[in-house]
Amino acid sequence: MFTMTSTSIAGAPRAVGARAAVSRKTAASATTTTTTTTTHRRASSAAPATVRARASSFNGAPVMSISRRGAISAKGPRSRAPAFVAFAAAKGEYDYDLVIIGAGVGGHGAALHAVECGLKTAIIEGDVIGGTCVNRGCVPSKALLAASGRVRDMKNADHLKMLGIEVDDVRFDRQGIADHATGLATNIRNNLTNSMKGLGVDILLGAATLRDNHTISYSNKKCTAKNIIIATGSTPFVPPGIEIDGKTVFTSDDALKLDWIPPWVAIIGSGYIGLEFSDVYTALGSDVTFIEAMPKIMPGFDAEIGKQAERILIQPRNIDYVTDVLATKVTPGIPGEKPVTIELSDFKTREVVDQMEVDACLVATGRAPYTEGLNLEAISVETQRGFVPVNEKMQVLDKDGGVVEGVWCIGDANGKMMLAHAASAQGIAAIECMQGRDRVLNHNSVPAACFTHPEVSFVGLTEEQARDKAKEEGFEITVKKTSFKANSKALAEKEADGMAKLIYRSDTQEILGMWIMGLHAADLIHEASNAINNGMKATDLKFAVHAHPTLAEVVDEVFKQVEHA
Ligand SMILES: Cc1cc2nc3c(=O)[nH]c(=O)nc-3n(C[C@H](O)[C@H](O)[C@H](O)COP(=O)(O)OP(=O)(O)OC[C@H]3O[C@@H](n4cnc5c(N)ncnc54)[C@H](O)[C@@H]3O)c2cc1C
Ligand SMILES: NC(=O)c1ccc[n+]([C@@H]2O[C@H](COP(=O)([O-])OP(=O)(O)OC[C@H]3O[C@@H](n4cnc5c(N)ncnc54)[C@H](O)[C@@H]3O)[C@@H](O)[C@H]2O)c1
Repeated sequence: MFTMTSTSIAGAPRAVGARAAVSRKTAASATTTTTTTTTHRRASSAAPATVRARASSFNGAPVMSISRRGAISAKGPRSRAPAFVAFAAAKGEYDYDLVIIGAGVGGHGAALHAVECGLKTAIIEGDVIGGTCVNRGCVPSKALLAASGRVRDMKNADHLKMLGIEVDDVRFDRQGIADHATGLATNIRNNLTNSMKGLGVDILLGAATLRDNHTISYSNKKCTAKNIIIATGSTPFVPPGIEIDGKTVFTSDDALKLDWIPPWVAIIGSGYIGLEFSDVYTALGSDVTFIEAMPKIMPGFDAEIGKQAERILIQPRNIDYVTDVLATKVTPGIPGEKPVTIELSDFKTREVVDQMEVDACLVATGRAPYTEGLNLEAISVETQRGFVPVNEKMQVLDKDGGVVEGVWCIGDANGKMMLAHAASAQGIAAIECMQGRDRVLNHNSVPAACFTHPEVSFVGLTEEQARDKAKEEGFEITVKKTSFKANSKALAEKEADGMAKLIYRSDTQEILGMWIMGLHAADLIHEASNAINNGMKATDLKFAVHAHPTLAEVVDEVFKQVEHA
């Protein structure tokens, strides 16, 4: 550990806990710090797990019923392939009806649905099956959150005392937690692989390159397909000036390995990755400083939910933050010997305003689409900020905006919504459209969640976005809210912090958005997302019945407040 030589980023004194005995130098003059927010110091599927696919292989093997967890059972002869589809592969025109490039969750979801529809399908993977979500994303991060969440709970003596529990000497094994994350990733990767093999999806290994809109080469081999889905995902975006060494300055790829628990971690970016890792790190004893370019932390959240999140997830923890600043230069250190240095610049003027020294720095500044080596020029496609342009059916568009016949793009590579379940849902929608059933995905119905303790979830618009839309289009909105405070289940757990809000059009009762922050919020959002997907109105939810005592009664309480049309 290093010795503290200075105070806060914005020049305000920073209380230094034993764990934060790390030097933190204010390099730039105090006058240049006025644009930064004063630091706050502590007051003290995996992818969708059970999607089922029913299908048979082309050689008439029995129908398999496969969950994403990989349990496979024979179900008798298949009858689901729509009779009207004349399969190109069966007619010998192409090797496959469908070839998917990239075996992440998007590619996997598409493959399962393609087989269900009777398409002869291959998937080409250039690295490891499972892609980001399984190997470097959702799955290992949720394992870390689960284990570190338990540590936080068991160390919270006040909370445990309220439940009549006393626990002495809570210890954890860092490597044990890290192993849990890698073990889970391996397990789910195997399940994914087995589920595709079991259904008769050909798994081809190698980096794929497009030759034309029906031909792909990989590993010195070639295959043809009537349709091609690009599902090549994304990689961490690292802003210029930031040097990654994978040990002291790292992205989520390395952070997930939990090689060490730095006493003081600066996290650049307070989006999903930043927030979830702040939850893990603070539970395991680190101090965290957020560096955020936008005027407020958690800038993507509904403002009211953001305030709650700050009260519940930031203020009581060893977390402080600076906003309106960019990390413009980050130089790695040596653990225990040399600090990581971070140069901060004003977001608007780009003037250097400060410098800080920490033990480690997690760069969580978004993700960049991965299309390297695809040879998109062969199909006259120009990426837009790196993303593959698509229409609402996920058909790839060429540089003139025309549809490239037979080529589709789903998931992070098209940038519509960088979430695992969105990638998978886009894959399913693309396959439906391929077969003439125009089932386009309503992205407004796709829920999202941040798996902090407690969780934050939402679907649709923030209240601010809804108000802007209402103003623009000339309608009124209604917002109904409730808290977790009176919920029996939450009170039984002594975890009644949080709120839920529903936003809908006052005239048509169209549901515009729902936000939940509180215990198991990620599981509670689906009622609203399914309602949006099914075109239900807010009044349709009013009379739904929810079991007692459940957390679902929190959403019940909001729905009950909906005014009659
Ligand atoms: C730390 C972290 C946590 C996350 N947590 C969540 C979460 O809780 N919930 C959630 O919904 N989302 C989460 N995400 C986002 C989620 O992981 C992605 O949205 C999702 O993985 C995108 O899936 P995809 O199939 O589009 O791409 P990927 O999963 O990235 O898969 C793309 C695959 O294509 C392969 N590939 C690329 N190019 C080629 C080529 N030329 N030839 C052959 N193969 C190729 C790659 O090797 C890779 O396997 C998280 C992300 C991160 C980084
Ligand atoms: N629970 C989940 O669903 C989950 C979890 C993790 C990741 N993800 C996905 O992964 C993607 C990447 O996550 P993320 O958190 O990296 O991105 P993000 O887009 O959610 O947040 C990035 C944050 O970094 C800030 N930023 C960018 N450059 C900066 C700079 N130079 N200095 C300071 N701040 C800067 C941005 O203002 C933003 O607030 C997301 O799009 C998300 O969809 C989802």
